[in-house]
Amino acid sequence: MQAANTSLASPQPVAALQPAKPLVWSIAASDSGGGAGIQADVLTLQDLGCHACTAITAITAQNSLGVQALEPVSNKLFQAQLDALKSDLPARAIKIGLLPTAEMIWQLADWLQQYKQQHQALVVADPVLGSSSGQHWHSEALLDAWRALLPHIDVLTPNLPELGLLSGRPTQAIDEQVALLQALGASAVLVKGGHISQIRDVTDLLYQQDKLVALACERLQTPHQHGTGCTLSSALTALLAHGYPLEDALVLARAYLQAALEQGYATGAGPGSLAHPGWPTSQQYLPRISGANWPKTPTAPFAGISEPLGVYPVVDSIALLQQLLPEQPGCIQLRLKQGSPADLHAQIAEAVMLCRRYQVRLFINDHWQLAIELGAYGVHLGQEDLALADLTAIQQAGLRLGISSHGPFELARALQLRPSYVALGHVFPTQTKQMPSQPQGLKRLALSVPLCAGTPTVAIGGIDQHSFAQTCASKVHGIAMVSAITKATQPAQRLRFFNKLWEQHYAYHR
Ligand SMILES: Cc1ncc(COP(=O)(O)OP(=O)(O)O)c(N)n1
Ligand SMILES: Cc1nc(C(=O)O)sc1CCOP(=O)(O)O
Repeated sequence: MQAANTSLASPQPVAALQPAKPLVWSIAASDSGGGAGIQADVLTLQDLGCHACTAITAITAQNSLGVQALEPVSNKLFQAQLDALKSDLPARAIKIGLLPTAEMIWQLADWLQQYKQQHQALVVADPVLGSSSGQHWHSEALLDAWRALLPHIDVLTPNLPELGLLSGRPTQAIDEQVALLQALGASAVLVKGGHISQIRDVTDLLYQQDKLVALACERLQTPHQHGTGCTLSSALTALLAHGYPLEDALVLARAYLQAALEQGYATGAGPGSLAHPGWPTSQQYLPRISGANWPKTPTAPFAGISEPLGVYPVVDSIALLQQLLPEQPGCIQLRLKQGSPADLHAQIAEAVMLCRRYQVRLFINDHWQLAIELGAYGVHLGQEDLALADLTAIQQAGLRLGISSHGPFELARALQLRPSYVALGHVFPTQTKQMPSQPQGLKRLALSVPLCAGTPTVAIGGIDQHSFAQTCASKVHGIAMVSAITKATQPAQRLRFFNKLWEQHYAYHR
């Protein structure tokens, strides 16, 4: 007999399709009040462009005033949810929240161990051991089970009380408690600072192996904070699922949380819920970052740049500078990677003299002392160069400062220093330099530009005649190029071509 409906008889092989959005699972409990748990996770994951799948661990009866009841789902139903997702909707990243029983945590540890052998998925776990309204649901058995889960977790996000419970040493220093969890197999640990209420800022501490960075945001005086931990951890999971490296994902997640808190709203008679404010686009929400080897911000901003930087050739010789200056680039950079002190002095002195003659703004890469001494227009420094430079001397000499960045974390750090411009790189793969990071692509470039509002931006890395127009469309203030100009058979002619393109596109995209 013939099948009546052929599409039903032979379904498409779904696994062969690439999902349009990253699939992210939330393994957490339902909050009937809609402010935390699975409900906060789904709203956050969707707000940040992911498809949210869920495995519900427990159902709570709660409202804005507190939790009235909590009942775990059966281990069988929990398993069935995980297996259903695994067979058809594999996760790019997984967020774990409230796990109500020790037995369920052991079950999840076994399940995750197998899952991670077959699939690449990052796991973020927010160890919910109590509610903001005062209830707690932890026992020694449950804490032991959480400790056994640690090796399967890529990022653990405890607040201070949760860290104390998990470490079992709440009176020890935070570093020591984190070390205890790392000895049990935890990888990255984000210790959230929200519970230290007497301090003006909320400072979160990210521990990765031997590296510690602190991210501080202003403490917002809002009662509407129900679901803060769930929102931060699910935002972090969403951004990891989009492929951002951990520090970048955290900076964006923290900015998301800050906006979510600022726009929080009342629901019932108790603390209200967080908003879901969309992709972070505003500099005001970015955290202030500190850590080893990071310079202090000079007391005043660096000198500003009024005219757009435009087409920005980066050259390594006076000969190229001489060829290009008659074409009047928006600015130019001399990037000398070798030479004796006398040689560098002579070349930079000549570059300053030539650029003055042609009235082109000259940036000097790395050699900031010579740039000050010889009166260049500005200096360009990479992030690792900043700790070695005297930023106050550059600022007080009136030189402009451009800083490299390669993602939201470096961008937030660079913006803290109030530079004259930030470089956003590398947009495309480049042959000119070995890059430790991945190319950002046009989409991330376009998402970074609004975060810099008020600070000019320069795109760099792999930009050529094929990608120039699309790069302009991201509304950057300048486009830096090395090989597309310097390796052209006629560099001056190629620059003339880019200058014309810039004029067309810059006028169009403003
Ligand atoms: C405009 C612009 N952007 C980025 C860089 C790279 O500078 P840096 O990170 O210091 O790396 P090196 O140039 O030293 O390899 C740049 N030079 N110009
Ligand atoms: C020097 C440099 N810095 C980069 C950064 O991303 O910081 S990319 C880069 C090389 C740019 O060369 P090209 O235009 O030939 O790709």
